[in-house]
Amino acid sequence: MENKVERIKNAIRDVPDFPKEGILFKDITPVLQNAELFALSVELFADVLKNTNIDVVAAVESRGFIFGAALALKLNKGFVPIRKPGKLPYKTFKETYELEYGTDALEIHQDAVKTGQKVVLIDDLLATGGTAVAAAQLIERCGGQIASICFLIELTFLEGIKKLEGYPVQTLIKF
Ligand SMILES: O=P(O)(O)OC[C@H]1O[C@H](OP(=O)(O)OP(=O)(O)O)[C@H](O)[C@@H]1O
Ligand SMILES: Nc1ncnc2[nH]cnc12
Repeated sequence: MENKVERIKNAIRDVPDFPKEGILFKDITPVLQNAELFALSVELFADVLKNTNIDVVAAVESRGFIFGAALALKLNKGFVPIRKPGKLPYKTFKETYELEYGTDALEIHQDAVKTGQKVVLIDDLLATGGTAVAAAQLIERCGGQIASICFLIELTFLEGIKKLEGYPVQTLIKF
């Protein structure tokens, strides 16, 4: 497990001043373009969730979809997309939130999660935590229970984990 984490961590590329001056962007594309590392990262998610009872996997557009959809297939679960506004065609719930580099909003289909379903929420990265809180609230508004919130990367200095107090959170790679 340690070795897997280190191998993926070493492949994540730092891009200074993207998308704004002062932001050190953690670029996961080198992980994705390497078949072995991409598979390892999905395995890491599956490893930390092996004792968690899950009905469905949810993930946040757009980088979260990459890992969330792959994990859903691996676990043989359905997939729920949480999207940026105006993208989902049916009736939605909406939550607005703040980002490390701006504000945004997310939507979920009102019937995406059934009452009482246990949902694992996946995203690539935890920064300030605003995205994850909004996504978790959307799942709860549908009647779902958060079984776990999992991130490939946590930017610990931003302390986003504090916003997620009360939720079971697992982060695989810390910077
Ligand atoms: O913890 P937070 O401060 O809320 O930030 C984390 C979010 O920011 C990034 O997404 P972004 O909104 O940049 O969208 P993208 O996945 O479409 O690139 C990342 O993929 C997380 O979803
Ligand atoms: N520093 C960062 N790198 C990559 N994605 C991010 N999302 C929010 N902050 C980020």
